[in-house]
Amino acid sequence: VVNGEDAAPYSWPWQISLQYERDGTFRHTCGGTLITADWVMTAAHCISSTLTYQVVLGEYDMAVGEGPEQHIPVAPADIFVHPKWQSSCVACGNDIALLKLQRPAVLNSQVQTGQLPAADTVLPDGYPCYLSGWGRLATGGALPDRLQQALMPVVSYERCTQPDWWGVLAIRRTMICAGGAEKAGCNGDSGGPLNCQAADGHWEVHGIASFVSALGCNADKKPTVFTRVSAFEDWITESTKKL
Ligand SMILES: CC(C)C[C@H](NC(=O)C(F)(F)F)C(=O)N[N@@+](C)(CC(=O)Nc1ccc(C(C)C)cc1)Cc1ccccc1
Repeated sequence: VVNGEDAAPYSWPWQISLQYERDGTFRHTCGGTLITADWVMTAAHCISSTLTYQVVLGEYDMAVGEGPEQHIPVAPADIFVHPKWQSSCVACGNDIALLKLQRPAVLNSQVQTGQLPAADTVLPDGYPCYLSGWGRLATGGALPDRLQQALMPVVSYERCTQPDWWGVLAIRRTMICAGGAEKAGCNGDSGGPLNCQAADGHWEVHGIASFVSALGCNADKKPTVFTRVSAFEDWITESTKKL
């Protein structure tokens, strides 16, 4: 997260760290959201069929074993990438994947499920949301130890598809743009949640961090682009109920 701040510990208790194994140790690669005790939602582009993954819940400072962490493996057969995802066409959208945990997470004050919005909800321009994640603190910059967050207002489809913004070829109605030239997601935030507070005060996960400009994470008129969760509720429900 570029130009964010340390989140309060465990203030986004549905935030997970997706980690893959290399040389005998697991490394953070993406964020994600716990949506039921045994299902995690992340970005399809985070998944490589050749890697072994685990999900870490109850994480805050990656450099310190603080106690609430739960490390749960994910079997390759339990990873479901959206059938319409094309890694050769990020602009086509469908950057969403579901992972079934090998055992259910223990839910407590540091580990909670995130709520999904009502199907087809589209937030208005300027609606205040927060991105959370352990991605780079600047383009090509360092990775943080502690979970970061940044207030990133929604940018409407009409504004985000302007030719000097992302334009109509990069943005679909199944995406959400949010943030601006100052605050942005960056490598490592992929798959993580865009957290937006409903009128009655509860939080909902409206987006899954998908892409930023290759010219720089926080580039002018290139807000961070998220998969719009409310456009995939049927697939999520059918996938998590079926199994
Ligand atoms: C599959 C990619 C798109 C996922 C990756 N996503 C992220 O970093 C995220 F924002 F989600 F945290 C990304 O944007 N990767 N980049 C490599 C940029 C990238 O690939 N961006 C991009 C943008 C648009 C498109 C399509 C829509 C034209 C494809 C790729 C990050 C980057 C940013 C600045 C400097 C160096 C690297």
